[in-house]
Amino acid sequence: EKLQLKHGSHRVGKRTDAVMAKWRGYGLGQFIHWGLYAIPGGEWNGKQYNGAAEWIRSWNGIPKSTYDSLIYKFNPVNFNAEEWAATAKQMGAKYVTITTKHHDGFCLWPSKYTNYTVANSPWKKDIMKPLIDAYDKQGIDVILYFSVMDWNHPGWRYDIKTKEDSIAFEGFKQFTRNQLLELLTLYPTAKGLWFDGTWDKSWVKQAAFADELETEMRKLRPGLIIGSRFRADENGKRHFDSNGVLMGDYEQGWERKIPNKIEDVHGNDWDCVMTVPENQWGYNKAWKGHIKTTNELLEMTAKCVSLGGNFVLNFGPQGDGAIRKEEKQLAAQIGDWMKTNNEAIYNCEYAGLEKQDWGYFTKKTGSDKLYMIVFNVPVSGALKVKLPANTSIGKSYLLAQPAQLLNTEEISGTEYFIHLKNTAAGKPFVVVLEPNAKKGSGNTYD
Ligand SMILES: C[C@@H]1N[C@@H](c2cn(-c3ccccc3)nn2)[C@H](O)[C@@H]1O
Repeated sequence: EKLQLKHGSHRVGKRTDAVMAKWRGYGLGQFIHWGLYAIPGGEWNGKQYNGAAEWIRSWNGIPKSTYDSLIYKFNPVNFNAEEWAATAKQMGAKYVTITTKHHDGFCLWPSKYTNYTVANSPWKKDIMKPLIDAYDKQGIDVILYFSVMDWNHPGWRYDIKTKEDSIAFEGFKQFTRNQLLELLTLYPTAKGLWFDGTWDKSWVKQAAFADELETEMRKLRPGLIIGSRFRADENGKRHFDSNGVLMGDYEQGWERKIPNKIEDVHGNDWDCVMTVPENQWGYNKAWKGHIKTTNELLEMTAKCVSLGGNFVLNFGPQGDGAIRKEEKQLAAQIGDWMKTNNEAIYNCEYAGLEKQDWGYFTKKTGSDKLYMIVFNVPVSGALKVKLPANTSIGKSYLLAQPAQLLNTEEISGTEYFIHLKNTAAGKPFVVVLEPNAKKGSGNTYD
């Protein structure tokens, strides 16, 4: 039976308001990881750092104070907010999640609660404001990434063991609250918060404080979208409270991984954040290992939308503020595909149909229109579809050639083949399936 929780989830099931409905329909997003770590770019004194580039400060090879002095090198002469926003627009991203402060504590906005910000760098100017304005102008909604863990702040603790720890951490908690309220006040058009760095015991022990802070933020910014990684319940449970109910408005756990079946998402909203290399979020000069191809990234996008989530692709701009050419190429190629096929991605949801080998189903929200995003064309050229008993295929056609109806064939009461005319597409394509209610089935789709 249900445990009585004071600081567990305050809502069961998806949010039903318009702001969250818009978020649910984004389909594709861009993540931006940018900060001091982009300056070394995974390399120090000519030696490669084997971990994630944005974690280079934790590398034994570099004294922490030496890394921290990178603030005096932050002068991104090629930073161009409009260019970043235009790249996201070209890709077809509907939202962007931007690092305001990563684990190293360097703030991309002139926070008045610490000196470790752009204001005290050669650059001097706010980075967040021009970025948010540029994305707003492109009609791309902004979500703010915020790392609670802050290696630069003297009050940060991994755990609270002594009286001294607890006094220091009280100061840190106020600092965190001040910065979050500051961000929401300075950037009122930001739609939500994507939290990171909340796994240490010190923060997990702050169930009441974090719960009250979440409530305060929602009051300050009605409609604010807050991820599941912000807080733990009074039993230390994170993302899902002690009753297994999601905390926050969407599940944030899908980091560099994608759910395999609808049961994995427990009826919640969620987004998947993904790196282009195996595990590099900040700029890394040497993109080692497997670099995902455009087709892989399109398939990840289709898979996420087919399971009711959004796919957020990470960009790690260089220390000078320019976006690397490989990422620009990916944005252009993804955008090219989205130009023709975005109807199957935007404002679409889980179709509730059995997954088939050829690819992924999505369904237009508020309609019965189905999309089949095909990655694996069967040698037979026949796409198998299994529909609910009271449904048949009204008509079917390639999204790119709506006038050319495809031949459909009933195999049994619920299974059909859709016969492709051309089986040598060479790149993913979309087949539209407009269902029909079967005679006497009682449902009306008109
Ligand atoms: C969104 C991503 N989350 C950050 C991260 C991931 N991790 C991490 C820490 C321990 C185990 C697995 C992953 N720590 N920080 C990465 O640096 C990036 O910001």
